[in-house]
Amino acid sequence: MTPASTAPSAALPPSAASPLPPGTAPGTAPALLEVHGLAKHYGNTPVFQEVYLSVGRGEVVALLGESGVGKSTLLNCIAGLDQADVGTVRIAGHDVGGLSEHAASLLRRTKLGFVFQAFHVLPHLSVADNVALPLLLQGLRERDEVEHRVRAMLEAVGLPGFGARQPRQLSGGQLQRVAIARALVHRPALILADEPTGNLDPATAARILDLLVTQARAQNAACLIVSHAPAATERADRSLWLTPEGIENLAPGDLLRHLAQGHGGATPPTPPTAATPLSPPPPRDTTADN
Ligand SMILES: Nc1ncnc2c1ncn2[C@@H]1O[C@H](COP(=O)(O)OP(=O)(O)OP(=O)(O)O)[C@@H](O)[C@H]1O
Repeated sequence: MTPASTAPSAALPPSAASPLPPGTAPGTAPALLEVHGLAKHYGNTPVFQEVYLSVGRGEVVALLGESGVGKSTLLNCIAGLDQADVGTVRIAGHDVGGLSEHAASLLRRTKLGFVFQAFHVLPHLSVADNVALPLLLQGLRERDEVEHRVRAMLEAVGLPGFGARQPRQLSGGQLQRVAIARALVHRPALILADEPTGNLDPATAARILDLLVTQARAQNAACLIVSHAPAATERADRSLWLTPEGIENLAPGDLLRHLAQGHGGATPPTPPTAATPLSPPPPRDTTADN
């Protein structure tokens, strides 16, 4: 990303002698995702600055932070869907900001998988056709091969035999399984997940996070998950906390402290009292794991 003339000066890179900046993957091999000195304003309003972040192949990193601090904006900047003011994003060695529109789109189609809170499963396509989309966009035309990979992916996410179903026939957890299958079917190098469990009940959310993390590791993909769910930090290799000033490494005790202060957009669980009786459990879809 090229520094804009009106933007603040680029953040100085950490000196070679200094310890690794917070957010950096351990190890000496180049990380799959490298974010270097990223800063973003909307108009005159700064969102974040001095973001250094890296994620290695096969590594799962959880990204947390207060509501409105810029987590989704950061994911969009990483994916090249939004433009940072200064700093660079490298994915598998490619400088995302230096790519043409066409090359950036190709990089997204081949190297990236996205999972969103609202699923974004296309309602007029069958489950199988939704999952096949990334393969078709990559130009895979061999029908048997597409069907084989879609079937294998649906089995991997716990939805064998669901290919002919329509999205309206699925529960929220099942829709997110379809979205995960679609995000992974083309074996992306980097998976970006933005609040993937935000619309799910806690038990389903935990199962979906398990699935996403397990599948990402099975494919040796780098995985960056924005999530307020403590379950995400429990499953991640590292957790990071985004602030307007940059990124901090987050230890488990730090998360509890942030939540206790009311930060992070998540509500710590409240024990039931006489005034807040337990509600009955939601009806469960017994036809398939949700
Ligand atoms: N296109 C835009 N134009 C102007 N301001 C924007 C735009 N998109 C986001 N913002 C602002 O940028 C800030 C960061 O938004 P963002 O959605 O990235 O935060 P977030 O940390 O993901 O929030 P949440 O956890 O609530 O989803 C917010 O103050 C938001 O209002």
